[in-house]
Amino acid sequence: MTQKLTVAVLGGGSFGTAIANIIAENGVRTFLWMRDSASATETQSTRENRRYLPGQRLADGLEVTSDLTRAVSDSDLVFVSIPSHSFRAVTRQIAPLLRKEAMVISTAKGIEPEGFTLMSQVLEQELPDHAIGVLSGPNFAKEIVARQQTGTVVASESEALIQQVQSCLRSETFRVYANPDRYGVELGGALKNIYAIVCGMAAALGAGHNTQAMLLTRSLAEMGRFAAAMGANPMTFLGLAGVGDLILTCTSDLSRNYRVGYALGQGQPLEEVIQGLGQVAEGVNTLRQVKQKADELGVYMPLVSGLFAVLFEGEAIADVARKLMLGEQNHDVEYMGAD
Ligand SMILES: NC(=O)c1ccc[n+]([C@@H]2O[C@H](COP(=O)([O-])OP(=O)(O)OC[C@H]3O[C@@H](n4cnc5c(N)ncnc54)[C@H](O)[C@@H]3O)[C@@H](O)[C@H]2O)c1
Ligand SMILES: O=P(O)(O)OC[C@H](O)CO
Repeated sequence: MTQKLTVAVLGGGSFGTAIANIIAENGVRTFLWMRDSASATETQSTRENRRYLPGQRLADGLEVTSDLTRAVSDSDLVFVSIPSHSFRAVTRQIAPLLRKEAMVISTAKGIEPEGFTLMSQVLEQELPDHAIGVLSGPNFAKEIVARQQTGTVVASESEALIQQVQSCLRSETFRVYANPDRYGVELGGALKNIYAIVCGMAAALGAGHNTQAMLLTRSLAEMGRFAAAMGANPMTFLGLAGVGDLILTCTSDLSRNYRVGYALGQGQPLEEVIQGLGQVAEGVNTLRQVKQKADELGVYMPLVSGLFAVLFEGEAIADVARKLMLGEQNHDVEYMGAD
């Protein structure tokens, strides 16, 4: 544990609050920044994030603030836990406030439409003089704060960043593995959200264990194919930030993306489902970006195409499922790279 570090976590949703809490529990000086001052004041005084993590008492040392300058200007490490739709805007706000040596880590699992940009690439563009990294893995915020034993991955080209992140986050219940493949770790975290929607939808339609196992495995094959076409290392997807996170989100209704799929499978319209969720489900936008990129690159992604047809082209789930099963026979092979 590092006593001398100062850390800021930006974004007072479920994940930002969960990781800020671990770091503060480790005795590190920690700020949690929320843009809404009433929520920040309430969370600071009640020691509870009532909207996102109700019932969880936050570490005494955690300072919750809506003052962005106070949160980041003294910080050695800054975690950006803002959904992808607003990630760049917040990154721009902090650029002039950061210490020269500050290192910045994304925890967001989404893709910006312009240029198929992952969030650490946004950091790279907006903060070119800072070391940057990614934190990703099978990590439900709710289970982290409930002290369920959890593993995650920090990925960066900077060894110093990896060590600082490990040292401020590691605890008896939170293990932080290092991986040098930032792009692969980040891509895995974004892609799995699409398949969580598919699996939630299948569950709503009564899918059994055979179907679930097939979907999970074929999802991983698609992810690997896409990774290879994007120049990433598909082997990274065999780790926590790939198959680990895929299993987690495709099998649990703690996942917002899975819940979106489940509600769609029950026949609710997409807009209604998203409005009712009240939290971010990155998979819907990621689906749009990945479908477009797969079409551009000519990557065979039947689950992505099928989900896109259901969500945005008005196809019935049963028709898509039938087509997926009958597929083209020349695709009925199973080895990485060939299928
Ligand atoms: N919840 C999890 O278990 C979990 C785990 C790992 C990663 N993630 C990823 O972390 C990111 C954040 O997820 P979350 O679960 O905390 O989301 P959330 O929906 O719980 O909260 C999002 C937070 O971001 C804030 N926000 C949105 N736009 C903002 C803006 N323009 N300026 C300032 N704040 C803004 C909201 O006010 C809210 O506090 C997502 O990309 C998600 O995929 C979530
Ligand atoms: O609730 P979801 O679907 O955004 O998933 C949360 C995390 O990404 C799980 O690792």
